[in-house]
Amino acid sequence: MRNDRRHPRGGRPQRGGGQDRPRRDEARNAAYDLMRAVDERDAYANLLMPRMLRDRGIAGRDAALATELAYGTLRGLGTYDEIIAVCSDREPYDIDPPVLDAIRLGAHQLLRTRVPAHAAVSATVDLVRLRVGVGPSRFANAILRKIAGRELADWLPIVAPDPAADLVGHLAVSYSHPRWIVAAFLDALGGDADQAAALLAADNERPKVTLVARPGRAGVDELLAAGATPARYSPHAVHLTEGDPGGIPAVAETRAAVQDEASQLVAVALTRVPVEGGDTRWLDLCAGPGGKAGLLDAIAAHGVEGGHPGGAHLLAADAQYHRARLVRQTTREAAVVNLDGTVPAWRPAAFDRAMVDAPCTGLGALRRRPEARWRRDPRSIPELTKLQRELLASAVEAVRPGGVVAYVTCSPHLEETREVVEGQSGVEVLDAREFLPEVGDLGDGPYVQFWPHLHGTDAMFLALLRRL
Ligand SMILES: C[S@@+](CC[C@H](N)C(=O)[O-])C[C@H]1O[C@@H](n2cnc3c(N)ncnc32)[C@H](O)[C@@H]1O
Repeated sequence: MRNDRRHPRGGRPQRGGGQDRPRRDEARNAAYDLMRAVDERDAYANLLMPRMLRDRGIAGRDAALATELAYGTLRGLGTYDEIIAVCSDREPYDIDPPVLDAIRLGAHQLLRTRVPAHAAVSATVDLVRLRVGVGPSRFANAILRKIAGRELADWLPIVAPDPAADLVGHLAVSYSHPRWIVAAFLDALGGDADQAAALLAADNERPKVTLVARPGRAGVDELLAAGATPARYSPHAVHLTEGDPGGIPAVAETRAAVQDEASQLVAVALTRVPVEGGDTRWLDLCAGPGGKAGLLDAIAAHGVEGGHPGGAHLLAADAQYHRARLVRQTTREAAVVNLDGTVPAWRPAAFDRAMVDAPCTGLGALRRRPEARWRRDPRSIPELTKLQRELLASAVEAVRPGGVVAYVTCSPHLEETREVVEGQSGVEVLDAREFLPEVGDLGDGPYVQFWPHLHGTDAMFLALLRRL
């Protein structure tokens, strides 16, 4: 790794080297290497970590510890950096990044785990000595000892702004999120600080693994028999509390899949809206990698008990070739095309129902990727909202009068949600809550906004529009 090249160990014997090292250090080294890969190579933590653990033969409790340390540190580093700044004569951005990452890892152990303070400090100092050098290890030692002097609850009033003076700053530091994301969440929650705090706290938890049983292909009962537990809302959902989803035959055979419950419900809601006349031609305009298309395709083909009778056919489109290919793997009956949905290849009014699951900031799924919140950029919003408007307009034109469009984002940001929908002409906005009667706490309507802290789902937005 670049870190090793920048700080060559020059053949110096490693203290306690190789096999004598306590097993826990394997976990810390893996967590540290993951953080460096995220920083240096823009690695995705949730993709790299399983591979790294497998390659190094780290399993069981060590694997769980490595994952918890790395993911927890990546999530919490906004808070930890504020504390490090108070304990250091340098600002975090002036600290050599490999040293800073190790100190963050130590801070996480001290402030949010049950690792005894002396072990957290000495293991981190050893890590810095071995991986960076003796001088930096002394620097890390001095900072970590100061951090260890207080509990997190005692640090927060010192480092977080007074909420009365700066609510956004207070929440941003206390719950380790960028300020602009906190501001966007507060706006979407009508300024409710308690709700925002609960949402930010939920973002810091790992989400449950949720599976979808694709109707006509797998049943919830089959998944329950394979060890899953019932989910809360979706008639097609179960939770998997342990084990590899790929080990379940229905998942391996793409009859079932990993899919958040809100992702299932927005697709289900689209299929529940009554339409007069023909109802056989469905469109998914932004289908890749195919989560919602997989469910829509199954409902279109087989129907669901008490819901849509089936007998419809899905056309699934995506602008990216490789994502369109993934849609082909998740669907059975659908036609899949690789095209730009803003330049449609069909005549107007060709469809009865359309799904627009638009590209967005993904602020509703931050809990899924520990580093995601630090990578998102508010400067992407104008370009995204322009594309969202174009895709929604294209979908509205694609359905016939009386047909229905679902506009969906995995973001609660008002510019990506309400403001896009409210700019669309030629439609009646339906009260989307009516089509999800099994779900509570959906707000004042007419839109549906799911929340991690209320529903245990991603913060997915749904608008249902009938073409006039
Ligand atoms: C939020 S993702 C869709 C997720 C998908 N519906 C699912 O449930 O798995 C947005 C998708 O829109 C696609 N996309 C972006 N611009 C597009 C365009 N102009 N036309 C069609 N698809 C587009 C992206 O490639 C991406 O796959």
